[in-house]
Amino acid sequence: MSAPVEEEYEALLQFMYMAPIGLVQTLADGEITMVNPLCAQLLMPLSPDGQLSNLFVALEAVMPDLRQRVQDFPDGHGTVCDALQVPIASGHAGRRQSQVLSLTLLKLDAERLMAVISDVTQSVRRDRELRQSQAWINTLAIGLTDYALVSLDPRGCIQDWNPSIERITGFSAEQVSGRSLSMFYPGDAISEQRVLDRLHEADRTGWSLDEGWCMRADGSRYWGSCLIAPLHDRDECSTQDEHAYSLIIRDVSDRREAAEALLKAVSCDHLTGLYNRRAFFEAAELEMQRWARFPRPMSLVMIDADHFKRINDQYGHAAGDAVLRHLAAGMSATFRAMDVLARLGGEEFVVLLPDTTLEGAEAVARRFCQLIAGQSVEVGDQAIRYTVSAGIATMDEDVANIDALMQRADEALYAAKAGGRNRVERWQPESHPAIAR
Ligand SMILES: Nc1nc2c(ncn2[C@@H]2O[C@H](COP(=O)(O)OP(=O)(O)OP(=O)(O)O)[C@@H](O)[C@H]2O)c(=O)[nH]1
Repeated sequence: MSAPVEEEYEALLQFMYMAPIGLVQTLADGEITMVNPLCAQLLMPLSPDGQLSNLFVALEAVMPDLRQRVQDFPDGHGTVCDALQVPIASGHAGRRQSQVLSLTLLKLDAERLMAVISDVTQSVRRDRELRQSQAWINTLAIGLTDYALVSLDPRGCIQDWNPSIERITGFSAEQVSGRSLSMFYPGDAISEQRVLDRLHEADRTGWSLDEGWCMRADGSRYWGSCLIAPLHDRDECSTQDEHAYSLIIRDVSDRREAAEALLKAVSCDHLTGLYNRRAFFEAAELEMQRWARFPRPMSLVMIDADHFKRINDQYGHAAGDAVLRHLAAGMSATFRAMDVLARLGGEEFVVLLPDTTLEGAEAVARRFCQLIAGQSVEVGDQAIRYTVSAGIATMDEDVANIDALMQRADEALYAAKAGGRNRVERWQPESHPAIAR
């Protein structure tokens, strides 16, 4: 060998010696001609005779067919086996935990073999643990019967779900695919904008939890707890399209029922079934908080029956009560499920309309006035006709709280009464400079 070649050979030997993976070179019959220390360390405990002279003998207990594989290998050179995982039985050679070696065997030529051996126990264990966790999660997801697990795309549309979706919501997999999560709510109870607000809230705080009436495919209602959580941090995602959320819907009607009876007793107006004053202020406070987080148009309508004293005087108090019930039923039929309807007392009613402009509120209030004016209330053999007036105000940054908004709507209602009743008036800033600030 010439000097440079000899030097190169020396460098190669040194590399093989120091390499951080196990390397062993053998003859075709497995006789070891070179083995680096790491490989010796891995093979020695396997060797039946405590010697390390033949690779096939050393691996006999764990890979009895290795010699045959080499003999059967048809080509002059090539890969006999590639990253083959070789489990070493637990307890073998005093080991307490099972170990896994990775073996790559190369046929260099007719005479020589080269094996690369490494200990992959940790990565195999991690991989197994990962797969096991995945299997557990899948089992849980399939086995959970009172939760519907749904994944949502960045717009809140349904991408994936667990089989409980049908049991809880009554919707089949085909019916929910690609639809907005608002489909789980009754009618117009949640707007698409509110869906996006909830996703943004989940992004900001890590989750968004809401309880409320949900609707099954057959139209029946249940009290649902809906938790939305982002599947990744925003900055983990490279594109907007990859961002996704998980939604967990749980039917908590049972829990709700007991609380509901109590809540109804304290929050419902006994005559009309609408929210009472106290419940209105609680619900309105929540809407005001939402408005502070996501300022969107929000309006309020104050409604008052016209000349109601005359109805009482003419037809009696019971007839007056029937008129109030009729008025409340008309409100329920006219306004949306997401609006907050209440009787504040006497013949005075209020509606808070989230996601609604002044113009939108005015249109629906006018429709309501016309509905009432066009109907009569049958009490005994009497057909009582009556009208209502309404005042409207909308939320802006100058409105400090719900009382201030109600005061504006009240002033507009006063204007409607002064203007002849059976009409709708908006709050006018110029005519109320003190509140316009
Ligand atoms: N039947 C009945 N009457 C009520 C109830 N609560 C308040 N009232 C009556 O509602 C009437 C309200 O009269 P007013 O406040 O003078 O108003 P109005 O007659 O409607 O006149 P305008 O509002 O100016 O059109 C009073 O006579 C109250 O006694 C109730 O629960 N049932």
